[in-house]
Amino acid sequence: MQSAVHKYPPQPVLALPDRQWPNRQLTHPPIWCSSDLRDGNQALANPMNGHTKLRLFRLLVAMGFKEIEVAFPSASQTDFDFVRQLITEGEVPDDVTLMVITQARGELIERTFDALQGARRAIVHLYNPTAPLWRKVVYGKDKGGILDLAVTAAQQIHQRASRHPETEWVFQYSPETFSATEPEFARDICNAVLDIWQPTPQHKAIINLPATVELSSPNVYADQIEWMHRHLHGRDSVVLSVHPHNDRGCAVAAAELAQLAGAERVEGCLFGNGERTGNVDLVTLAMNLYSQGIDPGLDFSDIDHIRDTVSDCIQLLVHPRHPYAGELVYTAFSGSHQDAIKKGFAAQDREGPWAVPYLPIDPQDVGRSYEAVIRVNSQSGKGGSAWLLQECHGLQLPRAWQVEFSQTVQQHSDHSGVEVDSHTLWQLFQQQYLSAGRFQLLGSSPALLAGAAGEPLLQFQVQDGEQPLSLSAEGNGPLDALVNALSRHLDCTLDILDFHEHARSEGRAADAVAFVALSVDGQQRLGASIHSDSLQAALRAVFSALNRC
Ligand SMILES: CC(=O)SCCNC(=O)CCNC(=O)[C@H](O)C(C)(C)COP(=O)(O)OP(=O)(O)OC[C@H]1O[C@@H](n2cnc3c(N)ncnc32)[C@H](O)[C@@H]1OP(=O)(O)O
Ligand SMILES: CC(C)C(=O)C(=O)O
Repeated sequence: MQSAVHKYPPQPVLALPDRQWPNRQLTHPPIWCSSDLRDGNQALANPMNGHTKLRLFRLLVAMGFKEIEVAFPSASQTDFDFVRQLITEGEVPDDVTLMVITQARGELIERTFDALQGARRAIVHLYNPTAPLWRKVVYGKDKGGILDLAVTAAQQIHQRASRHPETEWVFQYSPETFSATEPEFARDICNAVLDIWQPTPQHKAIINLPATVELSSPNVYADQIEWMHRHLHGRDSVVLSVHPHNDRGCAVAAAELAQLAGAERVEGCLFGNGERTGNVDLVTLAMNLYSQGIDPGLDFSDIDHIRDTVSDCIQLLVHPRHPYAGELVYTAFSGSHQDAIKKGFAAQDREGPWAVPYLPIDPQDVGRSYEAVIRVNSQSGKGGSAWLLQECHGLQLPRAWQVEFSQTVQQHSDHSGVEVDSHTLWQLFQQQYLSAGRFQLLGSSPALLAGAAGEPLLQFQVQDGEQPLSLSAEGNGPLDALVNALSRHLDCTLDILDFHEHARSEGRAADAVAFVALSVDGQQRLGASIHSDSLQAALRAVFSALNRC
């Protein structure tokens, strides 16, 4: 195949050698503007109906958005009616401002104002493309013609708004295709619009600078924003806003650098819905701030609900690996990650800063449980199965048991080729340590008899294969006595090498779990047992080990 790369000239780069943004840090959230119901909606094969739009609007309000672009009222009756519904049915809380968009066309502007009648406060968003390609190919106009288009529409908006002083009007202008526009022309057209609107520091206008199509790396966009930030008329009367798209996959970075460069407001959509590769993803942007200790002012405490509602409304899935919200983003399958996460959870100071390896935020902050943090397959190590047994079954496997049991799990998952869920893990554990074998403890004497050496003498009722036996032996405790009795019966050397016991977990406090490492003629055997009585659990763990010879 012959390369067609010559078709793509590089984008021009703005010279800004004294740029300030690289030395800055984000310290506070931007003003968020959700465009889910407009830019997100216009990108759907089946645009939302009024009912679905209302559902999404309510979600956005509940999340804490204060500026919501709700419609392109002149585009369709559905959009027009939706704006009317929000206003007439009192759906808009006092601290939330509706925004609607219009092209720079007289009849569309009229219709837009009709839709907004009776609004308490509204942002009227005017846009027209400004880049050379659009000027030439789409409009057949020179710079002067495009400037006239914007100025005429800005005047009409100003006049129409002045007829309705009952509404608090905010004007927004977007030089669509800004990032592909010569900076001087972008500056001139924005300043011409501002000169008509005459905003003040008390009553600002919004200048929104879109990367309508993302054409270059985020640093180039940041330079463009910083340049405009320096060159706008009456900067303190302007809210500088950005609207990045994600064609190169860098919209989040572009929005972040643009804020360093002077942007105070960001427009985007939840989970990055929008034209082509989407708008900037407001969830990622906001959660990026959160993960740096900056409150984004948006509520993500039930991120799955947000994801599922959005998915349902726009009929698009959110990828399982989507930052912060994907089904799998707090889950580790791989052994070394699981090991580190497990240790991290154990070391995490409840009051201290979050410091769990591989987990940039605490999943519980977004309403996720710890259960799904670790899942087990053939890529997993001992920490993974140990974690699941602990979380789902209340077992705290000591290290040697973790090592041994993980081999069983590894063999199983290698063979099955699929994930091992906690139920299967539990079955494997039962098969390995808890299932019946040659030896079984039927009972032990509760009364301690004095032996010849003055040590307590214990009696045990034992099943050895088909044969029931009564064994007795002295020992410095019940375990020692049992091992002595079994050594004598089997004529071999038995020693307890290691012993652990714990209550199973809070909810099942009655159950004790015992782990015994037994040396059988010098060979180590690991056993485990669960019983409501802790002594019985310990004694049965010896039989579990013996049965594994
Ligand atoms: C980057 C963005 O997201 S911008 C927002 C884009 N969103 C949408 O387009 C969704 C809603 N839009 C619509 O439903 C339709 O475009 C409508 C109803 C608003 C208008 O429909 P139509 O009148 O049929 O016009 P159409 O959409 O084909 O627009 C093309 C005409 O509008 C002009 N136009 C397009 N955008 C603008 C603008 N912002 N300002 C002024 N004129 C514009 C074009 O130059 C063209 O003019 P021409 O007919 O003289 O060649
Ligand atoms: C109208 C503008 C803000 C827009 O949606 C874009 O350029 O993508």
